[in-house]
Amino acid sequence: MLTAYTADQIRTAEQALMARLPEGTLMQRAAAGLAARCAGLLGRVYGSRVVLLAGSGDNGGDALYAGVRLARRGARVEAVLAGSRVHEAGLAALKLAGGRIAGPEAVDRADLVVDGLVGIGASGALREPYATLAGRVNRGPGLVVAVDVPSGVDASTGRVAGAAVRAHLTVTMGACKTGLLVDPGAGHTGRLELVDIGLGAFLPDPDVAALTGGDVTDLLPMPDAESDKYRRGVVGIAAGSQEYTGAAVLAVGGALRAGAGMVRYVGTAEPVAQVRAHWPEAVITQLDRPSLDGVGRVQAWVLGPGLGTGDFAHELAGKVLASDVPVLVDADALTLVSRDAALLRRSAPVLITPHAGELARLTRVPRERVEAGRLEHARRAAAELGVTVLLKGATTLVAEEERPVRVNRTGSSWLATAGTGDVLAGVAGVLLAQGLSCYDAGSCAAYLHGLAGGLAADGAPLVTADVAAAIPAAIRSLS
Ligand SMILES: NC(=O)C1=CN([C@@H]2O[C@H](COP(=O)(O)OP(=O)(O)OC[C@H]3O[C@@H](n4cnc5c(N)ncnc54)[C@H](O)[C@@H]3O)[C@@H](O)[C@H]2O)[C@@H](O)CC1
Ligand SMILES: Nc1ncnc2c1ncn2[C@@H]1O[C@H](COP(=O)(O)OP(=O)(O)O)[C@@H](O)[C@H]1O
Ligand SMILES: [K+]
Repeated sequence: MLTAYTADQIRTAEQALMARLPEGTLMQRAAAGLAARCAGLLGRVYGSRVVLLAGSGDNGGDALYAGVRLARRGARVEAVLAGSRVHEAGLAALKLAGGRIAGPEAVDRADLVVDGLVGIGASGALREPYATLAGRVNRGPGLVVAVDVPSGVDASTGRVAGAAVRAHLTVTMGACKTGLLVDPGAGHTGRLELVDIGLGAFLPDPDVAALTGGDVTDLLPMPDAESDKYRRGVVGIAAGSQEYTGAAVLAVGGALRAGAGMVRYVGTAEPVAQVRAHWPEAVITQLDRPSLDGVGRVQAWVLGPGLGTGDFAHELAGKVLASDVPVLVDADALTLVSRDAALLRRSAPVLITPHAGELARLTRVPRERVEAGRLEHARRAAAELGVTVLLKGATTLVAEEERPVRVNRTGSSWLATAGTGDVLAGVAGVLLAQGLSCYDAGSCAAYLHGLAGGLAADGAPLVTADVAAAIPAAIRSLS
């Protein structure tokens, strides 16, 4: 599990650790790790042009001391002093090692820029001259290494309120910061590397966490000699309509590929014909009226992909949500519950799977505010609605009250194509039917779906059916 923390949590832990160590020890550990990562990225240090952007705090100190180490290995190091103050001891050490002070134009000729403008001490949008410098770095020719956090990204939330450095590599000190995992900050972070400065024992429970392949392996139910189709998880899928038949096919496909013991599909004539044609394995009930009579027992429901939002869909949603098993609420069903909040009043678990626009509609907040503050809005919706929220996006979040928000780090931008969310709903629905909690089912499904998306795309466009088809390969790749 990769765990991450807010700036306040990190600062408290650092203070506890610092109290036991001689002054300056942590900064030297940070600088040594940073210099080693910079050298690794450069390949050849000797003769390379390294530009340090030094802000007025300890983030600038880290950059200056890393510059000392690179200068000693033969790099031509220049420091742009951006703040009203500078870490004096760091600057003196850099000068002794042969480093020089330069103007902002040094950025335009750098092989590597070290962003030490601000770290966890930042507040609000970058002020000048930092904001202009960040833009210059992003346009410049050099590789960009962010110290601790890309400047302009809020370390605690991932918010980006104005200009912000876009790093190729972020070298973070002691423990990962929440803002490096959550968008839009995650999109500025590049590759992420952690320098161990001895903080581990002083860290509290994490603010957010990301599953690794090993975690998913441990959580994923696997069949054994005792298994039969009922114990492998029977998932009900209420999806599709005359207009949207494909959503039903994709959701059923996601569920079958993720290892359902049985998929019971319910829908009207048109999607039934399509599901039957694509998936002979599915057990199908054709509905002439919105009723679940005679459908048979399921252990969880997936409700909503392509379902429509008319009276028929509304009544069917009411029947599904009146059941006593976990329900995943997606797509059109999110529209239905945003119109009729009473639908969500049930005691069995609910996992909602909105994208930012759907969450905005559900919580009556403008979409831009959800996009800018994804963590806050996912958490708030989970608390206010009393459900587990899986907020889709480039980095999907799974929020549940009183638990660290799970952040998904697998995926591919090629997943941004119609219908991939329907596959995700099917995958998560099976995991719910197999007995995983909403929190684990949502985060494991997002992990597998992202992995499958990467395998299906392999650097080129995918069609959504490929994502479902790649789910078994994603599961196989875990072991
Ligand atoms: N405290 C410690 O033990 C350690 C700290 N480390 C480094 O120290 C950093 C934190 O250092 P500081 O607490 O000095 O804080 P920072 O260096 O992150 O920033 C503080 C400075 O930035 C200015 N500033 C804040 N917001 C700004 C904005 N929006 N625009 C422009 N200027 C702004 C402030 O006026 C202040 O001078 C960490 O991110 C990490 O890089 C590491 O060396 C590891 C050990
Ligand atoms: N830029 C992106 N990078 C990675 N994954 C993405 C990106 N955009 C969307 N996704 C993923 O693709 C899926 C899209 O789902 P959704 O928005 O419900 O679309 P649809 O309703 O067409 O199925 C989600 O799993 C989401 O996390
Ligand atoms: K920084």
